[in-house]
Amino acid sequence: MTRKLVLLRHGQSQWNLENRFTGWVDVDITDVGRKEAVAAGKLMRDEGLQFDVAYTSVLKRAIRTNFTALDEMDQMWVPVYKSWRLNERHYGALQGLDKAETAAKHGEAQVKIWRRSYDIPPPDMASDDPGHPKFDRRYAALDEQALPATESLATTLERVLPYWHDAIAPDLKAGKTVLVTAHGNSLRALYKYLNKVSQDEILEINIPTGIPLLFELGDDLTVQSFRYLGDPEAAKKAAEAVANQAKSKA
Ligand SMILES: O=C(O)[C@@H](CO)OP(=O)(O)O
Repeated sequence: MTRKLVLLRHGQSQWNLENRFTGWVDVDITDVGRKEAVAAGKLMRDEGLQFDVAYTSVLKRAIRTNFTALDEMDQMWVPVYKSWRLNERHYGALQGLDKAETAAKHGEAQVKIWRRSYDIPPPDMASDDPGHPKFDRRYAALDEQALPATESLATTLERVLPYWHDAIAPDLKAGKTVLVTAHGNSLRALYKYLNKVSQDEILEINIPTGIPLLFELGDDLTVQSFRYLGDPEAAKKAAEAVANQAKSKA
């Protein structure tokens, strides 16, 4: 039996628009982002997808995108589970900074390492920074040690994977069709795991906003196929635009 999984990155957020590092900051989607979420819902509806369950993060850009896409599909009744484990990668001290200005200051090569290397995290957020997750009520039930002050893709994958194994994979194995609406880097982590992408190759993988990525999986959840819904050229161009966000304008 073929199982279906869709990975959907949230629609354009206010800080995507402003080209700022976002991470765990709870920024909403823009009007363009809402339109992208509606368009994602249309693509999934046209594909005939009937979800049994949806998963998202505890950040409103993903929550609203998930809700909007399911609304467009007339599948708002689908159970939705939220977990901090699907949050964006924590961007440490870079959160809030302009990506192009950061590249002008530290060099594009350094910023590419912070953005896309597998295991080199950006500098830590200060522990007394009011934006630190330990001061945020939504994480109050978690052990403070589990709360990151920065994350690499590797440590993001380490916290995404237990949720994959405990919640998402069992649903897929039970034959459910699953939607995961999350973030550029938490989805890159899942993409790396599912497609067994090497640490070097993952550097060049970028996930565009609001374009559903449909995986067909075998019984043991090995990937049989995967593709972006809609125009493949549009998805390719949108992924390239993400890669270019941290080009210095200087
Ligand atoms: O700012 C962020 O949190 C992410 C996703 O928007 O950015 P990047 O693509 O630079 O990793």
